[in-house]
Formats: sequence, C-alpha cells, structure tokens
Amino acid sequence: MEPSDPPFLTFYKKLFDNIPSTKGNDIEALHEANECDDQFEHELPLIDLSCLNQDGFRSEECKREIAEAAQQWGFFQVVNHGVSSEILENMRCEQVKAFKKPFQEKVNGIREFDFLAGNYRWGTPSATCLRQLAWSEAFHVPLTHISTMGGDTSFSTTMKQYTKIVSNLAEKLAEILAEKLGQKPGFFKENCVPSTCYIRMSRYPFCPISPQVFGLVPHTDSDFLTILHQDHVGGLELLRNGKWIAVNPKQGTLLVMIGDLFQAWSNDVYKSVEHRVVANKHFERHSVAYFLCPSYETVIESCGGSSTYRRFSFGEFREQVQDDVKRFGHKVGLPRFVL
Ligand SMILES: C=C1C[C@]23C[C@@]1(O)CC[C@H]2[C@@]12CC[C@H](O)[C@@](C)(C(=O)O1)[C@H]2[C@@H]3C(=O)O
Ligand SMILES: O=C(O)CCC(=O)C(=O)O
Ligand SMILES: [Fe+2]
Repeated sequence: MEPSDPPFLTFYKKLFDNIPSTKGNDIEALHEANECDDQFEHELPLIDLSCLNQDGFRSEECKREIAEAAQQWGFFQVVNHGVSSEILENMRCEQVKAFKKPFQEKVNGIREFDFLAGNYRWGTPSATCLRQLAWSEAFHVPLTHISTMGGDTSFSTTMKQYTKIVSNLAEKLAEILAEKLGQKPGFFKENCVPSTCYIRMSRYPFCPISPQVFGLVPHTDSDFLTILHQDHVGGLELLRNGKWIAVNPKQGTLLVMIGDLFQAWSNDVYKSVEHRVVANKHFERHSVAYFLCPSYETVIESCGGSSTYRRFSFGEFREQVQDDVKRFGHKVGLPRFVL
C-alpha cells in the first residue's frame, strides 16, 4: 500500500528500484554527500527591520547590513518585518488545510479556491534518478489570482492579508539593495507585476527513506528575491563556501534569499544563494515563499555597465529553466547566460 500522499512510491516506482541499501558503506556514503555543517549553530545574518524607521544613522546602518548580507551570503533573516505572528499562524493553518484536500482534487484543481490543475506541483516529473526527485508538493499562486479570489473565506482573506504585506516588504528590500548599488528608486515598482510574482506554498510529507531523497533539490531561485516563512520543523539548508548550513527555525522570523535576477542585475555584487530542503523521516513540514519577479518582457542586464551575462528577458530565462529541467531533470540557471 502507498503510505504517502502524494503517492511518490507508486508514481516514481522506477526511481526506487535499486536504491542503495540502508546498511553499510552505501548509506555512509550518502550521509557524507548530504553532510550538513550544523555541529555548532552558525551565525546567520539576522536583521532587525525596525531600525529602518529610526534616525538616519540607524536606518543607514540597517541598509548597509542588508546589502552586506546579500553580497556575502545571498541570504538574511529578518525580524520586526511587519507580518504579525497572527497572520503567520493563520497562513500556516490555511495552508495545512489546503494540502489536506484529497489528492485528486489537488491535481484537478480545488474549486473552492478557483485553483486549476496548473496551480499544483508534486515531485519532479522529469526526474531520472532519485537525487532529482523532490519529496514535496506545492501550490503556485500568482498574485493576480489572489487579488481576484472571491468570497470572504478564511483562505482568501488570509492569502490577501499575507501577500499584501509580504509583497510590500519584498519591494522595499529590493529598493534598498538597488539604492546601495547607487541606483535611482522605482525599478521594482515599474517592472515587478502581479501576474508573475507568486506565492508558493509547500508541504514536505515525512519521508520513510529520508537520507536518499531531498524535500527540494538544491537550486537557486529564478527571481529577484524570495521571502520565505518556514514552520518549526527545519530542513532548509544553504550552501556557503562549499558547505551546507542548516537554517534552524526561529519563531516569527522571515528568511530572505537573493535570486538569479538580482545576481545578474547587480553583475554578481549580490549572490543568489543555493539552497535545498532535506526530507524528514518523522515529521511533515510546511513553508510559504513569495517570489518577486518582473514581467516576462523585462530585460535583465547589469544596472552598472559592464556585465558577465548577456542581456536576457525574464520570459527567456524562465523558458530556459523549464527546458533544462525537462531535458536534464534539473535547472542550470545563470551559467547559461554567461558571455
Ligand atoms: C526541478 C526543478 C523545478 C525548479 C527548478 C528545479 O531544478 C529545482 C527547484 C524548482 C524551483 C523552486 C523555486 C521556483 O519556483 C523555481 C522556478 C526555481 O527557480 O526553482 C522552481 C523550478 C521550476 O519550477 O521550474
Ligand atoms: O521550503 C523551503 O524552506 C524552501 C522552499 C524553496 O526553496 C522554494 O520554494 O523555492
Ligand atoms: Fe527556493
């Protein structure tokens, strides 16, 4: 019997034949490949955004910290970000409820939310080996969909409240990062549109064969920046100086990740951060991500002159990512666009 929803074990059956035994050298080798440097708690950048409302000196200092973290880590945690713990908790509850809908309803589209089949993803349809499989399911919901969601249901109300605050926060952080590059304000307001920005709600079911599979395979995000909220379970890891570092959950904290578009636009000043989610043998996990994306026509080129990358439109970038995922089972990303 398939013990999991979604039915990973039956649908991806081929990938599970000949999996390394869970005894002896094979499993040791896998543990080594997965190794995460979490023997001691890493000092991940943590920024108090309330400083942005303080006097000029403190606010400038905070902006400097944001830019420094984006350069050195491509990642930072924020507190006092304006999303109340009540909204975070409501969002988590609504998300948990949505994933509890029957599998076939998720696949065909959830009527109640006006979700279509395309809103739901699970696993990695193009995977040809276990290491390419994502042991997770997700709803992708564009902002345009959220703003037109009808009814006064707790789902639509919560989604609207959450995205309103988080989208403003994303734009604000992006503008700070642009300012620190010496750019005039307005680029993100002009180019980032509700039809391409989206929320991705993810559920990582507990996984009986956890060391062999990822909850989400290593990747960088294909946007300007991502704002992520994770629950208390943990499993998110960042790649830094060749080592995977666990991002231990801290209640009320939001995580900010620099995506590929900011890396290209800043000509490598800011770095998109490679991250992954490791599967958990015992507990399911939920997270919600907001992706700040421009319109498909927006041309991405270095904002400060000379560039490592050729100019490309966001539409072209998305297509290339999707083609590569189909052909190779994984994303290639920015290296495709190096001059
Ligand atoms: C199989 C894949 C789909 C994905 C790229 C990847 O190789 C791994 C992660 C996926 C992800 C997650 C975040 C974003 O939604 C996304 C666009 C990205 O950059 O990485 C997707 C990719 C996708 O759906 O095409
Ligand atoms: O669930 C997480 O912690 C990460 C999600 C993620 O990386 C993504 O949706 O792109
Ligand atoms: Fe991601």
